[in-house]
Amino acid sequence: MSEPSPVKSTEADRKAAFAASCHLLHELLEELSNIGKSEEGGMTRLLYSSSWLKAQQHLQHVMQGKGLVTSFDQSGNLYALLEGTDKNSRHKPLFTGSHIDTVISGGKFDGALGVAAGMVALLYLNEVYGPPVRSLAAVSLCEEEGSRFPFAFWGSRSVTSLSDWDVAGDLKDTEGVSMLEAAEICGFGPISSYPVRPFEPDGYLELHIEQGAVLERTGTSIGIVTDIVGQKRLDVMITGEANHAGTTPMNYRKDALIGTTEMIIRIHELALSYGDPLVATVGTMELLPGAVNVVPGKVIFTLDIRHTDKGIMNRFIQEALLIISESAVRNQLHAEWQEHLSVDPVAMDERWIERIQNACEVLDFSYRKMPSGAGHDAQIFAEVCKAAMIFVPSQKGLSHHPEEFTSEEEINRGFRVLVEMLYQYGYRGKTDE
Ligand SMILES: NC(=O)NC(NC(N)=O)C(=O)[O-]
Ligand SMILES: [Zn+2]
Ligand SMILES: [Zn+2]
Repeated sequence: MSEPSPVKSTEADRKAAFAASCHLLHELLEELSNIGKSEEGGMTRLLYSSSWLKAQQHLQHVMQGKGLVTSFDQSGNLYALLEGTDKNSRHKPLFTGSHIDTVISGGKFDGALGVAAGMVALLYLNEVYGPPVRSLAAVSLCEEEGSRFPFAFWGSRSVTSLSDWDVAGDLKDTEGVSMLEAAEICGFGPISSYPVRPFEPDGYLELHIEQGAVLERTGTSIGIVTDIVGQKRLDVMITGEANHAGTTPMNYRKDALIGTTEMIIRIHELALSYGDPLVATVGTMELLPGAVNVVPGKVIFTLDIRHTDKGIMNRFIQEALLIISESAVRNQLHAEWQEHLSVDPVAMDERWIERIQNACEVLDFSYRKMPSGAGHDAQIFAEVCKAAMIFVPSQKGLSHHPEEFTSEEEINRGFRVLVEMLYQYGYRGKTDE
């Protein structure tokens, strides 16, 4: 396949266009950071909330205004398509993007960076080189975090046909609103006129902040993700007996919190004994009835467990559940649990890893290959197509935090690598065969 002749043919033209694209990228990130600003700092854009919808509509408006063809699917994933001259690739573009939802009081870059960078990259390529040979689609995935409904990766799972409304529609948020109801309020869902999925991914490429401190501490600009950890999330419910805090002597009690505390300490020690990269976190806890003068009768907590090796992760979970059962019996409590997320560890595509590495070398950007301890949409796509990720440094390793920060220079480097990868795929007709 011959290389198309550039629309902007001089190096100086291309440089100027790239600088303008970086400017647009930072502008878009700034605009997104003003959508869903929370009082506690940072931003909150939970799936199918008004701020979430506003962000998706804003992106659609900007991309349409700049000439990209946009569309939504039933789940609320937004696509901006740069159609290739090869007709066969029109329904099977290479996807690039990330997620538009955030955690509560999240930062400016988690998800938003990959979404904005993907869209601006397509605009840049179109301006400089004209239409590609193979189609490219920037995607703003509706949900990754699982912060409103107990169903992380809904956006990527629905695009890849790994899930659907029958599985996810009835799940409820903490207010009792179902995912289907919430989607319909925003104009999505199976009764909307949007397609289930307009495209199938030929591959998936995601630019994301590292969310850890390795790149910063090692003075490295680009992280090339090799593997993404597997993850399990459980809700654990411990039941004892609520009773009067003044009239129930200590040894008459069935205090659900005391047994829970013992479990958590023992699970923490077990995690330490496994060593890196095993991590186990109790991130939320609810005490019921929750009053100063009542012995806690019930405790509900979440457990998040991750490892790059599925076998080790599963062994740890079995041991953790044994601890929960034993501690419950010893403390005269009843224990129940429910798993609400289970994703396997996955490897990123080796050929893409190699190409990203080559691009870093040519561009003279420092890089390192590294696993991701955070979950990403790329791990869902990896189940159906080739997937790869490019990381940029996170200042102080902070993420899921209002002070999440990456400098413009570091973002521009990541964006440069992303653009190069999309160019190689779309314009040079490089194939994996
Ligand atoms: N990149 C992320 O912050 N991902 C988070 N969300 C999911 N769904 O994994 C996480 O690691 O908990
Ligand atoms: Zn996140
Ligand atoms: Zn993210």
